[in-house]
Amino acid sequence: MTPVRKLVLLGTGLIGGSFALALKRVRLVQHVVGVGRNPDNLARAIELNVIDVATADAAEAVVDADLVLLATPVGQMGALMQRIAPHLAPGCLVTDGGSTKQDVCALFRENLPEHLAWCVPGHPIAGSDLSGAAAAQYGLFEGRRVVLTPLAETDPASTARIEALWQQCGAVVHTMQAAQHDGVFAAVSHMPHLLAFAYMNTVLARADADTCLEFAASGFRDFTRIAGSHPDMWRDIALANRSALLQDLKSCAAQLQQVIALVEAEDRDGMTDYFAQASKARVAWGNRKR
Ligand SMILES: NC(=O)c1ccc[n+]([C@@H]2O[C@H](COP(=O)([O-])OP(=O)(O)OC[C@H]3O[C@@H](n4cnc5c(N)ncnc54)[C@H](O)[C@@H]3O)[C@@H](O)[C@H]2O)c1
Ligand SMILES: O=C(O)C(=O)C[C@]1(C(=O)O)C=C[C@@H](O)C=C1
Repeated sequence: MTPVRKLVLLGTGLIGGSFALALKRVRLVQHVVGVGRNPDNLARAIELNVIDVATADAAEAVVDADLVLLATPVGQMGALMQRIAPHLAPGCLVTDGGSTKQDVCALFRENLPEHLAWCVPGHPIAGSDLSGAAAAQYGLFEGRRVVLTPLAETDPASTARIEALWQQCGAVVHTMQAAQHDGVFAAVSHMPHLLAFAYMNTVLARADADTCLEFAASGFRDFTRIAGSHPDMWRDIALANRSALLQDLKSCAAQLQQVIALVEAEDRDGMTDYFAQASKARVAWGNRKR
């Protein structure tokens, strides 16, 4: 497979950095330029060999690039696309790792209308609550899924090239419509993050919050790990996937009302049935994933 000559990361954090490391490991990239706004983060990225060169200037960085990965919070991507548009060589592939896809597809159309044949929107379904270049890991995408949502204008050869690169990072690639993607990930990624933030704030609102946190153990840890995720990233996701997310949050509020009613009524059988349905489905999911 032909290596990438010059990869530019627009956003040098967990996702961009892990993509660069994975391609470096299989010797499929010759030169990695990291673009960012935080000099300490970029210096750390060079130190950790995540990138070879750092700059704050996205436009200068993409000159002569053959692959650009947008890996900032999704709310930053439009301005970055606009900035790089005049400087992209024809044929330079532009992809992204954003967690929402309808908004990013619209941004590609709006900002890179002459370049769409080489634009491949994507989303690696792997990550963590950590952020920044220091959080980048070699094996992050190993055995994980990546969803691509190519545009009608995307050249199938561009999609095939991005798919092959993700496969070389160890990922299993799926293709989906952007609207379906956003619906699915509202339910299984975006909603649980917002619930974790809400739950955490519920505990913090108690007068004895410090004591609660002092005694919190593994149940709390498992439920709240993702509440430590980056607030800017999740604000942008909530705004971008607002309508699907609101639908799911409202269904969840209805479920909570149902739990409240069962507890208020001391409905033993109702509770057992309600909890058993969830427990059975969660155990089956865990077994399938093992
Ligand atoms: N964290 C996850 O679990 C995860 C998983 C899959 C996809 N994603 C998506 O990947 C993208 C990146 O997330 P991450 O976890 O790598 O975040 P991160 O915070 O680790 O990295 C993002 C980097 O972008 C930089 N940045 C922000 N605005 C910028 C701008 N205008 N110009 C240049 N650099 C800028 C930040 O300083 C930071 O270093 C997001 O769109 C997110 O939705 C995240
Ligand atoms: O492991 C985590 O901390 C994650 O939140 C990863 C996770 C997810 O919800 O599964 C978060 C956002 C992404 O867009 C993809 C993956």
